[in-house]
Amino acid sequence: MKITAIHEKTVSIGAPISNAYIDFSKMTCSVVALVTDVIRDGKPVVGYGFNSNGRYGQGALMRDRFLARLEEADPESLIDAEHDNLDPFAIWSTLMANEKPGGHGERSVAVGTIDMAVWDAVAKIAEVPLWRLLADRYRGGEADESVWVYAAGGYYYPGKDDTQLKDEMRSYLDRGYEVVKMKIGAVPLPEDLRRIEAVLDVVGEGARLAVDANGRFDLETAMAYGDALVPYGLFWYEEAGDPLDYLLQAKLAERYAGPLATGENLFSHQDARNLLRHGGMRPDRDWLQFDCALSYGLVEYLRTLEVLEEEGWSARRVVPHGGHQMSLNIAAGLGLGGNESYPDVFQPFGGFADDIRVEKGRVGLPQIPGVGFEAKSALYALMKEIA
Ligand SMILES: O=C([O-])CC(=O)C(=O)O
Ligand SMILES: [Mg+2]
Repeated sequence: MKITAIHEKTVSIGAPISNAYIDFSKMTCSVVALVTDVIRDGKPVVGYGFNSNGRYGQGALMRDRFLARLEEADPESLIDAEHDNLDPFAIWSTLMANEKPGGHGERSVAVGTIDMAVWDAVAKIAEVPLWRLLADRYRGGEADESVWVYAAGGYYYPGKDDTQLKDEMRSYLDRGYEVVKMKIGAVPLPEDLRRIEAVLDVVGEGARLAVDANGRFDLETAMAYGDALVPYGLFWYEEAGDPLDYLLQAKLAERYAGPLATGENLFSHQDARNLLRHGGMRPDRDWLQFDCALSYGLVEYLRTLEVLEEEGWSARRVVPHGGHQMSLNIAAGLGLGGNESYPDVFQPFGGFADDIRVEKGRVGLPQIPGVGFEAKSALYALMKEIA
């Protein structure tokens, strides 16, 4: 059993939308196809992966370092003899050979993308959905039959007014979501409060609305927003300040009584541990949003989940960023709290399998082997071309 080829391509996921920190007009993402010599249904098994929005395509890092290391490795060293399959942990160690600790930067995105393709291939070789494989290997066979999801959107874009924002949010409710998320922080506080109140008009109550500042605020602004937001009783207040400013997060948590969320820009189990040690996050109400596709993949995610347990956190407090099917599988297989969803943006990478409907804010999972990409036709068409 061996990997016979790995193809990668950078594709555009550009859109004329902005959060408080960046616009997505030139956003790209890497897609990887990992071809094996294992035959299932008369064809070689191919595993697919891509990176989450927010970081750009990783082709250069993959070509320069990571894919070369895999190609040079002895194929025998990448096999999991116990399961007669590829070994994601051995592959991860090969990818990360001669990489120093710390400074996780963009390499965690390159590795996370390849790791997704590896797990997709592993589940296809085992002929089970990835969520089932994870539940069997790590949770005594117990899998969640459905996963809570929320609809993320509410971006800023030129010409968008409150009517369009409200229409967008109403359409998420019409599609079965119960909680929606909108961006804040790109306009002055009074304007954001007006936008928030417009959305509350549609969703009915603060408990159905999360807001995301994308790390824009200094401490003073984070506090001013917090004071203004607290009466709404929002679902969560996300990434108020810089993702690595744990003191800001801790001071905000002392003052803001409602739920806070952060973690999408922490890319390793060490960074996650620092957040839990120093960021004042409260395990009884706050939310963690680490995204495997940005943070060295599922191999590293398993370490992050161990850190959580050591620090007294339940995996149910984790709702990953990224709105992709990989995290959906992890959520169902490993018992996370839910998953993000982008019903309209970042297509075809956002959203779920074609025949999966959101009902009362929850989605089921595809029953096909692997992550389920083949059940999302627009995405699979693009992936197949790369393979
Ligand atoms: O960068 C973005 O706009 C995406 C993001 O924060 C999220 O989905 O939470
Ligand atoms: Mg966010």
